[in-house]
Amino acid sequence: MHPTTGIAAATTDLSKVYGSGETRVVALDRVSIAFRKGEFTAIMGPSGSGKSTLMHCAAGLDSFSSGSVRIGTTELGTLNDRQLTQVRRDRIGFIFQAFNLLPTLTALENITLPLTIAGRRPEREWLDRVVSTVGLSQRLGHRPGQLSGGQQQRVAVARALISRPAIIFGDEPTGNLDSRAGAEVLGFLRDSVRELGQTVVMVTHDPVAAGYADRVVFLADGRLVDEMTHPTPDRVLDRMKALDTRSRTS
Ligand SMILES: Nc1ncnc2c1ncn2[C@@H]1O[C@H](COP(=O)(O)OP(=O)(O)OP(=O)(O)O)[C@@H](O)[C@H]1O
Repeated sequence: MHPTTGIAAATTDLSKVYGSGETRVVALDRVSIAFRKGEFTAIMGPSGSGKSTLMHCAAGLDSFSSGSVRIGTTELGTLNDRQLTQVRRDRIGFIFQAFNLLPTLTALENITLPLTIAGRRPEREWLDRVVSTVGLSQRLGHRPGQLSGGQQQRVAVARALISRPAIIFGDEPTGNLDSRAGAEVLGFLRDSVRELGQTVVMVTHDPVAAGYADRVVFLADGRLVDEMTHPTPDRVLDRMKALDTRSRTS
């Protein structure tokens, strides 16, 4: 088997340094991680451990200092800006804490926007499946202002799924939601992995959110320090407490 088969995205010895001299910060220190196709991964770690930086570099939203990042077999470091924009548009889905929907467009128009921008038409069957997976069939004509926070984030999840990206990255996707709406969005993300075969990577502070993932990876001081499969909120919380103690005493 080819070694890259089954891997949606990966970093190898990825480092990111901000500033220089006295203000130099090593945000990522030789992080090597692979995200397998059809797997839901949560990235956790204390504040400042490099979670957002890892996600932004892995998603081609930010440059890195050394090492490599690939989406499928495409090395992001070899691409020019135009090619990178195309990879982000066609092969990566994004879900942010702020829902980032366009207020003047309906839910349906927001969902299909990535295709509209790329000059593609939605495949009817896939659109129906995505819309019903995220439970929005009755809300397609509503504008974001007429939807609850949870419904808006479900629109954002559907928008991320619509172009069947190789991978979806979420940065605290439930950070702005109450626990019930958050649970709903996380349930839909998990369904998109289980039922639609999507690959999802999510940064979160919340052990309950991480409990929806298949795997949790833990960062501390810019390094990958641990990983857990079949996480439960309690086990994640225990591991986080240990990391917090470690980072306070180091
Ligand atoms: N633009 C920047 N310039 C300088 N330093 C930065 C910049 N962005 C992040 N950093 C530093 O890089 C390190 C990692 O930051 P990052 O935002 O990735 O952490 P995080 O784990 O996502 O934190 P949080 O949980 O608080 O959001 C931190 O020490 C941070 O201060």
